[in-house]
Amino acid sequence: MTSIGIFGAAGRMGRAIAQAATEAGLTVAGGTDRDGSGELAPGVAITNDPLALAQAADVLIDFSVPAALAANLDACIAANTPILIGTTGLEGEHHALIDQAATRIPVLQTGNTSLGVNLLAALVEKAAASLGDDWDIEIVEMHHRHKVDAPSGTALLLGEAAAKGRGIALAEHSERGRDGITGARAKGAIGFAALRGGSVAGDHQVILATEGERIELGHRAENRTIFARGAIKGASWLAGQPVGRYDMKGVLGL
Ligand SMILES: NC(=O)C1=CN([C@@H]2O[C@H](COP(=O)(O)OP(=O)(O)OC[C@H]3O[C@@H](n4cnc5c(N)ncnc54)[C@H](OP(=O)(O)O)[C@@H]3O)[C@@H](O)[C@H]2O)C=CC1
Ligand SMILES: O=C(O)C1=N[C@H](C(=O)O)C[C@H](O)C1
Repeated sequence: MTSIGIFGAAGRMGRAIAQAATEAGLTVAGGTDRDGSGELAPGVAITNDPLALAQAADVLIDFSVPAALAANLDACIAANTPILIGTTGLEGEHHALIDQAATRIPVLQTGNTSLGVNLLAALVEKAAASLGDDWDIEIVEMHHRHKVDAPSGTALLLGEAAAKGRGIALAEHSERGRDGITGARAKGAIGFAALRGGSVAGDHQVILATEGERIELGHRAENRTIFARGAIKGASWLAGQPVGRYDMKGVLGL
């Protein structure tokens, strides 16, 4: 039976993942948190020792904070344990660390573990590939009031899909946080807008707009269970993969 370890175990997602693992019949080896105290379930300890957890589990799931990523990756490399990373707010330096780790162990990184969002990304890629750059692409997301990063990891994932479809680099064409006299929209830009409020689990909309018509493709998460179940499915799949970097497409057969 696969044994799962959870980095960020006491958080909203950490607890949802522990529950989904138990429902799927998997063992939860334990978890880490910033403080490293308490229990995830009766007899399942939360510590602040990523190496001990990586040694105790068959596969790790990280839904914590970007600042914890380097130590979590080091622990997984030292223990030779695969890791699924769902933490968002990652910068270029974090992706470089993930690329390095993926030369030593299996690593799956994704801004969204749900089937629906990953299918949406495939649809967005297809739409962007089919339409010229006289179609403006805008990505709007809304999340709960506690979310600390923007744009969401999912919005960036969808932006990457749109850029791939269009054959461009997202970093060179993204427009974030318009305010004041911004000037007219740059042709070929991919725009992002982030809303925060209440308890929204995760809403994403990709708008493709041209003169006289627009297409809207979207996804609404009604709760965190879809992310937690997707993380369990992804981690179970990853435990059987060779060294390398993966996303959810292989897991979901997309
Ligand atoms: N990929 C996906 O499908 C999804 C990704 N996410 C992402 O997952 C992440 C977590 O989200 P959520 O659970 O809502 O956030 P929470 O703030 O509820 O949980 C994050 C947890 O990480 C803990 N933490 C902080 N520092 C460390 C550390 N050094 N080691 C281990 N744990 C640490 C925090 O502890 P403390 O509170 O004490 O600081 C907290 O318990 C976010 O980046 C979010 O965007 C969320 C949903 C789906
Ligand atoms: O912080 C969240 O809650 C979520 N984060 C992920 C993101 O940044 O896209 C995934 C999901 O939308 C929920």
